[in-house]
Amino acid sequence: MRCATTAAAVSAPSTSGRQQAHNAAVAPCRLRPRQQPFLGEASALRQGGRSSGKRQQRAAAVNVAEQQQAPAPPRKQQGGSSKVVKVPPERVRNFSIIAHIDHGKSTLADQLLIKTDTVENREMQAQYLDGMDLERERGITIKLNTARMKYVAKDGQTYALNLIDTPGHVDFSYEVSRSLAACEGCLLVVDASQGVEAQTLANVYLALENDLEIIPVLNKIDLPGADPDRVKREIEEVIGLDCSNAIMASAKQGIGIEEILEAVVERIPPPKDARSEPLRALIFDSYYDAYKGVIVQFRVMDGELRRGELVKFMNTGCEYDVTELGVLSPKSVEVESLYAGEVGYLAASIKQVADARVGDTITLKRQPAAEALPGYTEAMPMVFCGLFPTDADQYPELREALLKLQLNDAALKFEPEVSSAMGFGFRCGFLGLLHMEIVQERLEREYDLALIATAPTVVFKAIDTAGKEHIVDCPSKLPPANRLESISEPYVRLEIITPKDYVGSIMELAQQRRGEYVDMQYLTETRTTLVYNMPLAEVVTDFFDALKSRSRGYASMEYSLTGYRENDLVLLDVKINAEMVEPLAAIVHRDNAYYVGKALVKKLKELIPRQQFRVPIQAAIGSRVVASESIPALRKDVLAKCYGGDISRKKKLLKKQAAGKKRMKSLGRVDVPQEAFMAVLSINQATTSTDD
Ligand SMILES: Nc1nc2c(ncn2[C@@H]2O[C@H](COP(=O)(O)OP(=O)(O)OP(=O)(O)O)[C@@H](O)[C@H]2O)c(=O)[nH]1
Repeated sequence: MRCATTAAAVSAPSTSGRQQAHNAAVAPCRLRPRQQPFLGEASALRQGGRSSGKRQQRAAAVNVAEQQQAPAPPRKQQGGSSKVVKVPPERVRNFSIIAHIDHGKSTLADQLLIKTDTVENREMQAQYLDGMDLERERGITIKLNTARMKYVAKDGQTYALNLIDTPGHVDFSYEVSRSLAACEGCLLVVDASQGVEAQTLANVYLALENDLEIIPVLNKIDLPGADPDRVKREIEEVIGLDCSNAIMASAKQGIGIEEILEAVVERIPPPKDARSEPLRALIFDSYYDAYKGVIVQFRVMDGELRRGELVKFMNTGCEYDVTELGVLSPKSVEVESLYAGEVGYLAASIKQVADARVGDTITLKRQPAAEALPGYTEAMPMVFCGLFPTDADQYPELREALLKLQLNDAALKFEPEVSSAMGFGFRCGFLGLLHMEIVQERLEREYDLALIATAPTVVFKAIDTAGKEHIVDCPSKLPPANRLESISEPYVRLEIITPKDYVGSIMELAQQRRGEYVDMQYLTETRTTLVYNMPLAEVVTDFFDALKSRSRGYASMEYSLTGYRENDLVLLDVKINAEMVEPLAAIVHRDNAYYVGKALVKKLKELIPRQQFRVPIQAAIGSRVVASESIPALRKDVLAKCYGGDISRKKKLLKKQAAGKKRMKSLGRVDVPQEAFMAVLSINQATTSTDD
């Protein structure tokens, strides 16, 4: 039997739903146990999590009448000591830490902060820079984080080191590429027990594109399984990077930290001294602060910026007085000026979130630069889904929240969407399923919204009989069957790195997922790279999960879009109680439509609560029903077993029932729970394991 394949995976914000969506994330992401909730809770209070957000809003100093106030991301802590040291450009070093996920970037960043006395010991906690609650709970870095450190090197000179810690997961690679553009060098951290993985390669390519000096660091040498010599050879053979002066380190035990700092000073070039040129500063990140408006993080490329200056954002043309200028060390510390080569932030009572976009160039009004900097290539969303507020009145709040979140997440795209079943919402584009899940969770936590996410889908291209091309980022945008000529789907080049023992099993999986074999090469004696061309829709569902289970967690993968290809794809509609449920529709390959339909209706039968009447569920291609099930009518009520019982117990039962219904969306006469939107994901898993 072929495995079920579908263009649409589905998500819902329930706990199990999130977990499944996470499991289906498209690249390596091993979850670690939850960290101590210390900073999470503290920062929720400080920055206004769900409950304190409103309080902050009332206290907001900036008048943003037309906009909803929202808490700033937790990592931007206020205050801080006056540790910022002014040094000439030749003693500034800007560098990033890049690595495959979990190879120890954030732990190494912690050690650098400790060694340079940037963070006091009593304040220190694991993964210090991952200040966002979500990052701490999941143990992964989601956002780039910056920290300026003062370091007195062995040559007796004081240096200003600007560190940018980056995420490792492929869904957040846009953060990495922006970070690298602000640096002259990077530390390439490789786990000495695991070696080169898929994101190690991807990040090295990004660093090379940006012409960065790369310092290889072999981390986790304390582990019994560490084999630094083998990993060095691997880096040299696979990446072609000279490892004769690679640094042996254990971020956990603080080994090799001084050597790393010395290497940063010695090997990474200083920024070019362009202080005398007109100001050009590139915005690489920004966020919304309830008190100060938009806070912009930038790297000064040319010239000098002083507090109180009138600046102009070259792309939007907006002008603002700089009210606050500072650096993150990693707490915000105000400074009088920043010059070429330095990284910092500014506040200017910017009320409109659209005024200061990532990639824009800041210049001075009195002495403007002739040309803006090239900025960044736009992030291209891979996965789309509809986000709808459960309470229709929250639509304007959702719009404001998305605008503000977009400020802090430049890869997020959205446009309004109206659905007959779900009402008013937004069609949002993400870099992958993990990204989608994080955005949904941030919207719910940071902006106090309750949302429903519809089935995620990739972007198809359809040609109608008149020859017109339609971009289909939602199955409902497909032209009617009688006017449809063809459908094309996006393909990716998928590279898998795996120990050679699992090659057979992984090849089988790739074939089940419509993958076309391209190449296989031995990286070393024991490890292999496999290359496939595969439909993106197959990769973004649960492929990574299946890959991990077949390789016992040892394989890693990376993919890049290669183009579109016409395939025999069909629209699979779902009818519940004779009503078409648009958000459950999916575009699937014809060969798999029967299996997907059958498994989907079976799953929906399990998930949709029984009603007072019989509910038929059908999956159909056009008018042809490919699978059907029915939910028998409800016979018992929740109070039945409580006959003669205490009134408070009955109330409790009714309350429980009401709570269960709260997050359901009414579709016709049947309530469809959010879990139902996850159904297609679990179908892939179920059918794959049947195949196994
Ligand atoms: N034994 C050992 N464990 C380490 C070392 N460095 C990091 N770790 C552990 O490896 C895990 C991942 O570390 P992180 O620093 O969060 O890894 P990361 O690369 O920042 O992860 P992402 O930001 O999610 O990409 C944590 O459990 C660390 O405690 C080390 O030198 N030795």
